[in-house]
Amino acid sequence: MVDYIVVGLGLAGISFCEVLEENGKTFKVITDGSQQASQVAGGLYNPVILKRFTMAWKAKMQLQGAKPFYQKLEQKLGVTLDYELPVLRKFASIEEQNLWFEASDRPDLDYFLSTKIIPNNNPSINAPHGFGEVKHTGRIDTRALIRSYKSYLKNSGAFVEETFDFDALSISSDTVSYKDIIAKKLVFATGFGLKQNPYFGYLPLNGTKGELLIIHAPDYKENNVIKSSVFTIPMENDRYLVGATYKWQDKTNQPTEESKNELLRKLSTFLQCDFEVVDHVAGIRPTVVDRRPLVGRHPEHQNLYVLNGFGSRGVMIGPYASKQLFDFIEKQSELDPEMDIQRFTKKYYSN
Ligand SMILES: Cc1cc2nc3c(=O)[nH]c(=O)nc-3n(C[C@H](O)[C@H](O)[C@H](O)COP(=O)(O)OP(=O)(O)OC[C@H]3O[C@@H](n4cnc5c(N)ncnc54)[C@H](O)[C@@H]3O)c2cc1C
Repeated sequence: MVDYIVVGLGLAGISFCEVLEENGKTFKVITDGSQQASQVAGGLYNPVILKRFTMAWKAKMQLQGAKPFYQKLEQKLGVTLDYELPVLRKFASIEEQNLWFEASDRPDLDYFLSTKIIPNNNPSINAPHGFGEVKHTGRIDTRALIRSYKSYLKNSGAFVEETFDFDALSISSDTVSYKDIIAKKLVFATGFGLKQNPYFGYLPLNGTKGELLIIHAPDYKENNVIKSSVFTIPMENDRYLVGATYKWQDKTNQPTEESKNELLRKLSTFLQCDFEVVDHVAGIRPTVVDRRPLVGRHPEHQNLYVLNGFGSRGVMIGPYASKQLFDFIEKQSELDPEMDIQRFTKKYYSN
């Protein structure tokens, strides 16, 4: 008998496992490779929406919790995960510079937006109007995180690699059993895989496909994240992530020629040096109709829970939403109503 079964090992599953461990709870994780959002993510943590120069939802508070969360994981797993990198937002015009200055005066944004215009001194970039700098930002190496976390769980005997078989689940009033595992509670953290879930499939998860390129560009020599029509994010060995696309129809994890061309076209508007594409990846972001996470207890089954809907900000939302869910289950705290799935209970009964 364990306290929890956690289904899914992306950013949601990992952050929930961490809260469980911190609180001395036992658990088993069941996961497959059917969804890959966390695996392919750019991993950026940036609280500012750079299209409109506004703060993302509760982002400052989430970031304050996320930083120590990933630092602790680095120590526990013995890997580097957090690469602190400023984001330089390329200005398209003088008007945009002015909008930036206005924004940098607003509460909260003033902590993140530098009031200096950074002139471009990289000959590989075309940016005549310079950049605005976002501070306290960076990148989590999500691929390294998943790889290390998997082997950590394997070593502790808590890892089961398989597609969750709903026919093998039975639910009673105070336990759930799945094959030979008996647990007090079960949390589904399956990203876009939630669509196939007979218990939580009623939730309005849309899914937005994203694709990224990895390029090798030895002459680029850029240590900051550059945000123009696409991001370039520095990695090791002169490689950079370039992304991402947003597509609402295609729900597969297959990279497409169309998105590759779109990314290359956008990249060519500011990158002026030679480069080679060395990889191309795709995944489905678990996006929700009202752009808020999906967290909470099943309307009828008291021991089934969901942790999902992190959209395009899983790195920052994961630690926050996981702690909220744990405190809700174990300490009877109220869930943040904006992410509580109770807002869709009517939908469950009308289905
Ligand atoms: C191209 C791209 C770029 C992104 N860039 C960023 C970024 O820079 N910063 C940021 O914060 N976020 C970014 N995101 C968003 C981020 O990736 C997501 O918010 C986050 O990864 C969602 O995590 P998750 O654990 O909910 O889902 P997932 O990562 O999809 O994980 C779900 C897990 O559940 C497993 N699973 C699903 N169904 C089953 C089943 N039936 N049985 C067993 N296992 C199952 C899956 O295989 C997977 O392991 C990006 C996403 C994409 C696609």
